[in-house]
Amino acid sequence: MATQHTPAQFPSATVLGYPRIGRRRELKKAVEAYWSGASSLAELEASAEALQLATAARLTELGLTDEAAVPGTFSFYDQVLDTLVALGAVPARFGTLHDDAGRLGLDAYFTLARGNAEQQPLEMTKWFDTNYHYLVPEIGPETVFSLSSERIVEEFSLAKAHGTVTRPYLVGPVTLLALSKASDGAPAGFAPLSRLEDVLPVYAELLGKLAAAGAPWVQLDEPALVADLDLPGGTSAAELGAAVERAYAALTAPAVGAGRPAILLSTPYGGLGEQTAAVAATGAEAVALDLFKGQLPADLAQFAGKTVVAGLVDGHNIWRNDLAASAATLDALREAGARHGFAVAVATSTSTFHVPHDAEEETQLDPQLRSWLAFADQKVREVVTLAGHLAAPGSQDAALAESSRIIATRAEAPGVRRPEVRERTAALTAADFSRSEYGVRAQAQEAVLDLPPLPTTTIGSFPQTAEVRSARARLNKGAIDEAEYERLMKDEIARVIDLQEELGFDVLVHGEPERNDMVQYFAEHLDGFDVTVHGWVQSYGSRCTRPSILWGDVSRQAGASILWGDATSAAPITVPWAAYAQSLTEKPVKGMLTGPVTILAWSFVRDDQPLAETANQVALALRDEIADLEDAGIGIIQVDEPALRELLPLRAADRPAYLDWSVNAFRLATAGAADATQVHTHLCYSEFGVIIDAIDGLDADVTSIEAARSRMEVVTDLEAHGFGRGVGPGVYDIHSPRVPSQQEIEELLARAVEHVPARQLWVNPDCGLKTRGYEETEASLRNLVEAAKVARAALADVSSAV
Ligand code: MET
Ligand SMILES: [Zn+2]
Repeated sequence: MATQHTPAQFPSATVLGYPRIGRRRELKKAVEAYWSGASSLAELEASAEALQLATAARLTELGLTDEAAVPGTFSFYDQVLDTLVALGAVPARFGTLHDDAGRLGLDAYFTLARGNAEQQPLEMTKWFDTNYHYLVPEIGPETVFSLSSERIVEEFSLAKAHGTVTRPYLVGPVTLLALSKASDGAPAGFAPLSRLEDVLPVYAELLGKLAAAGAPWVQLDEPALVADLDLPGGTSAAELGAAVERAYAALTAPAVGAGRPAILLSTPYGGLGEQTAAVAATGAEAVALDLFKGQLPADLAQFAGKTVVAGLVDGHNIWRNDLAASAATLDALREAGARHGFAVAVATSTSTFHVPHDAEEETQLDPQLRSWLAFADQKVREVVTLAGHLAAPGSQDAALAESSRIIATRAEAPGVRRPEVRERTAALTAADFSRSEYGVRAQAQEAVLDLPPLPTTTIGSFPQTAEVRSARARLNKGAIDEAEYERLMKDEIARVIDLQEELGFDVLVHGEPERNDMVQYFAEHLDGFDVTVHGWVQSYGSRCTRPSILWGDVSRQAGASILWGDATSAAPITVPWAAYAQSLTEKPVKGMLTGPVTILAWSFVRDDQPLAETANQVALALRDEIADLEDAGIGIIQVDEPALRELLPLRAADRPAYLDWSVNAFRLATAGAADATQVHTHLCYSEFGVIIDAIDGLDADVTSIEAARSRMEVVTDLEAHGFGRGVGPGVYDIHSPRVPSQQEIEELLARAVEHVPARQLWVNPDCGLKTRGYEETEASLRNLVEAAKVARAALADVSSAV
């Protein structure tokens, strides 16, 4: 008998990850109870264990029965944080978080995620092209790597003791470092990836422990390989490829079984492109390819000796898989595998934690719509069916045919393709996307608006008080009627208007109390959308969102379901609230809409037509709303596009086309506005340089952006670019309860004035105030208005001295 240990076969069907927040958000509740002191660490651990075991049982029940088919993707907060804590890579600024035994416990873990009295938490950034945010490791020459948590080994052993052999998950070493930023103390130009050789021994040690605990497989996730990233230290794509080679040469050196588990190298979120060869050349026993977004590599011979895990079922959106098409790809792969000597297995393209648990729970949805959906549990069944086909062609033909039949019903179903919507988009001409020249508009606006220099405003939402949220909950439960709800919201609007008058703002807002969420609110008032009841997905940490489903042609609803709706014609959505607010004040009230790109980015969007087409439909609905706002006497309208950057494709080659349609959709929404109507937009992220041309292309009269946290860095980008229209770089970081002092805001404004002509500048916070409390908000806004007055006086002195 051969003494060499051959790796266990890769499971025939798997998912790359599964939602970890729980079907009823059990983890959110458990973690938040612990944070608030309402429960003990032991109680939190017990809830987490119960959740892990329930997940393993559920996945097994759904058909992931092979050894290592159930992914070990539980996390208390974030998978990047899990990996970084295992490696012990605590930034020096936190001091000592390790205990005497050199371990990082859960409290240390949460400190990194949430900060403490002295230290800001690790920064949060979007995970690839998703709406999930991970915590950014800070790596420098000083970072010490040492195995500091064996939680993933313990999680493996827990599941094993209860009968499930899972496949533990780690963010791979190349991706971990590629997504890191240089620590505060690192020299200029430092590349975190230069520490690769120092993290590998810790990964190797951890893999050794997993093997010793009996894990046949481990999953190392390397999505950095599918993106053209702008890496710190100027690391090139070629260097990334070389890093993969070095990393996996080291990690696969020990014998499988004795020194390490077999390795699944997963590459979700897109095609590998030029990194395909580097991945194929590694000694990883299995490679997961995203075949939903990416193409089947032309040269399959390079995978000889491995298992190719075909990521055919989309982990990132909610539509039922075209099983017949996937089966055809599997047939081609099976044939190639026989020729070239590789095995084939089936998986989702990405982890399924981007989608909710179970479409079958959405019993309020139209059954036909529900039949088109596949949430995480349905996706598990899909991969199992496809694996059945792979093993025995023909055995799943009934299921394949059923999937084709159901998908075909989408094209014909009422509401999916509506002639009146399609005629409008088909008739669009270039003129529909352009307003008059900015100079002409600026003059017309000046004539009606009469604003001081450095006008003050906010981004839209005011704190959502417990009373406001409870009013909405009571309306939904039927405990109060719409008239009562309307009265409560109007009270809140009146309070917000009074407060802004008292503080001395120049352009007021109504405060958005009626909006549960800036996208869902519109989804609830547009045809073509539905909302879910249990469809929560993790956004970051314990925060979840419930994306709406955009399945059909979009237009404003006839007879809006709540308030002021007239039952026959397409009803305005925001006009009554804005008009009411305007009736209370002489100052201009800014109307507030969410832009087409953001509505798409934060919803699950139909996949049966190009995004550009869908975006234009949403844009036309917003255009109608803007016309109604103008008719109601609203002279300033803000169209928020905070997600413009988020949908930017991972591959540079795909970016121009995206920027073209996304910018055009915004222009289509806003170009119907009269010259004298001032159009604002709001974006909230600070890496502004990346898409500044696109922001310029939006052609908004005023753009507000996040700038406080980066201490106004963005004004140099604006200056370099020669940005010529109004701009409000934020002077108040609303992500923390901290109250910025008047002096600090004065300093930020002084810095802004040095780089951007004062006549273009606006004074505003970084973003909406929805998540803040009233007390800190009032104090901060007071300082903001007073600082603007001082800055204004300074400008007047300069001009009178000239
Ligand atoms: C995430 S951007 C938020 C913009 C919105 N108008 C608000 O103030 O809340
Ligand atoms: Zn914002």
